[in-house]
Amino acid sequence: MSRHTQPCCKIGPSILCADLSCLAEECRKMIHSGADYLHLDVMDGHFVPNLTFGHPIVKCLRPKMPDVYFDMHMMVQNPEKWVESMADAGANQYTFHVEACEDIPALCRKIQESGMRVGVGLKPGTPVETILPYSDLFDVVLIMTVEPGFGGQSFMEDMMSKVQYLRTNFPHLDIEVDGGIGPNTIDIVAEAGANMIVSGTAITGASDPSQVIALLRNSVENAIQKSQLER
Ligand SMILES: O=C(CO)[C@@H](O)[C@H](O)COP(=O)(O)O
Ligand SMILES: [Fe+2]
Repeated sequence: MSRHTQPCCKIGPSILCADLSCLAEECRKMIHSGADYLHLDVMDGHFVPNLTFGHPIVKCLRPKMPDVYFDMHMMVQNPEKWVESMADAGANQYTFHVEACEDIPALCRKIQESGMRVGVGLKPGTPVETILPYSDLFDVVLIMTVEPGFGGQSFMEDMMSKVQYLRTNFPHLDIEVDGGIGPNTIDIVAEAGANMIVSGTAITGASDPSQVIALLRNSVENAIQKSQLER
């Protein structure tokens, strides 16, 4: 994935609610079901009231799937602390939350210098204007459509104004959405202009994940095609 090219549809399952005792198997299942990348949720028990895993797990996972794109969703305080470890573990994208960061441009540069794509995440209460001064420094904006911390929550439709604003003003930006996205909500995020779709329970809890991934992709690709025709 290159910086600010025409965005295409990418579906990234979150494995947060999968069976983490067989993580590699669950990840492989997602890729074999048609996923474009894996969204790995890192939680530290401080930035969010939940705990998951860190770079040692990512490092173990990497050799088992050398070509898979790992999108690290860093729901942690002091996100600058883990950049080198995550790069060393084999992460491809490092998405930090601006609410947890004191120096956004410095952290963006640090991530880029370590060879990862730069993602900036916004909690539902954080206005999109917060990141506008740094638009040259990031590759992806992650719009949270739930309060970060847990899978299986309800989608917040009022976050779509942020997605619409970004798509209008940054037509070539990768816009990622995360939280409560599945067959019932995908058309709304696709219409708004998101192109990187994180979906957790809707995919990992489905009897046929490939069917759900195909449905999500279909909705986003149709919306992209429609918007191109309208230009
Ligand atoms: O970052 C988070 C939650 O904080 C997400 O990645 C969720 O894990 C997505 O799960 P669903 O809302 O799709 O079930
Ligand atoms: Fe996430």
